[in-house]
Amino acid sequence: MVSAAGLIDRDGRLLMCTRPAPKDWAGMWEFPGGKVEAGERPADALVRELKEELGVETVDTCLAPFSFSLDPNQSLILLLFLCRKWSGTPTPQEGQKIKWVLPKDVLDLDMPPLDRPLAAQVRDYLLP
Ligand SMILES: Nc1nc2c([nH]c(=O)n2[C@H]2C[C@H](O)[C@@H](COP(=O)(O)OP(=O)(O)OP(=O)(O)O)O2)c(=O)[nH]1
Repeated sequence: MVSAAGLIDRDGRLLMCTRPAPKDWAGMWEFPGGKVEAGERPADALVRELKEELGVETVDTCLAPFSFSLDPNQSLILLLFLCRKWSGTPTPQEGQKIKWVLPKDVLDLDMPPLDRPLAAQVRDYLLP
């Protein structure tokens, strides 16, 4: 299971990150996050990953469950939370690129297959 975050800034933009090499889907744009470790709660995993990957701090009550995506074997579950409150400025900690993207532009990015339906849902949710 993987937890990921749609970080939304005050202008309604989404933070997207590239996957660094040599990870799978390297160079593609994803939601920040990572694998949930054994015994870890999904929201706690995401709080940990956001600190490790971007140097931002948040708490589980600021992570709103939004949607999920499954691979064809249903062996990977990608949980997407939305988050509007954190402290610190997102800064790449693992060599990834980051950018703030307007919802209308998010599907223009090259992203892993599980992310596309989630990105479409977030776009539709955020667009006026
Ligand atoms: N974090 C994240 N992973 C995603 C997304 N979309 C997607 O298919 N994945 C997949 C890629 C990986 O197979 C898995 C998560 O792996 P990861 O490499 O980000 O997790 P991690 O940081 O805990 O990995 P690790 O290097 O410690 O093993 O989920 C996404 O938007 N965000």
